[in-house]
Amino acid sequence: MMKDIINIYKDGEALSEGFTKLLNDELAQKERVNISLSGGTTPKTIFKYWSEKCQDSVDWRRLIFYWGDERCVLPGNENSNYGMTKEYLFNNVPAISKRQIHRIHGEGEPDEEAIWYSNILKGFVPYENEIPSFDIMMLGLGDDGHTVSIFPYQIDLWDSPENCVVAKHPESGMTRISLSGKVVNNSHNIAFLAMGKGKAEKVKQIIEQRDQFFDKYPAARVNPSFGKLYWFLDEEAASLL
Ligand SMILES: O=C1O[C@H](COP(=O)(O)O)[C@@H](O)[C@H](O)[C@H]1O
Repeated sequence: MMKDIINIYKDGEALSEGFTKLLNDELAQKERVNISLSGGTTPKTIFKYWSEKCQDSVDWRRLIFYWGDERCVLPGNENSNYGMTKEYLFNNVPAISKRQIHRIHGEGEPDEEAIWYSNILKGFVPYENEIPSFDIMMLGLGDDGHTVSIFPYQIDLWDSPENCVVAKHPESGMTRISLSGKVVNNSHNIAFLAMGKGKAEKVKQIIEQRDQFFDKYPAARVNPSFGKLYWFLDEEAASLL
């Protein structure tokens, strides 16, 4: 049975420090580390921390960056996950070069882009079990139980045979491109990152009653095929555990 590794921190800075340790542990073991980034509020805190505190304590040149999901907007749009990462991380860490960044083109035609990104994964990310396998998969947890860009009302996309799928946000109708569940679950280290009271109920339901919510929340389907599942939580997000 899967055993979650739960880390609880007093605030965003301590959480960022804890996650950086996981990153550095992977860098200590591997020549290159393929990391899939997420969008959302907690990664923003981590990217800011990396820019301000980790210029010299992480070997940035050995990281290759990908995304778990992207919103179908221009890269300069305020909703772009790539745009957020550029603003909070890439613009501030000169050691990261363009060659290390494989972004999802939110400005592209979504169906074509999903196929194109799947081919990017085929070309650059090592395969295990005939599926791309990331060293680190950063995951956000939406207040509605979504993760990557697979939302509860489209939960069947999680089981797509494709590496990448096209999804839609239930309220805004914004088109998204997302990794599918088989790619998420095929990672070596999967890390849910969540901060704030708004996440507390879903954190509790997913950690303590995952099976009951399997049909309801895509986040409850995160279940590593062979890797480890970490939670990086602040005290508020962990307050109901
Ligand atoms: O829509 C998204 O939201 C989730 C969670 O974001 P948060 O702001 O509620 O923490 C994120 O994982 C995903 O990448 C993003 O596109």
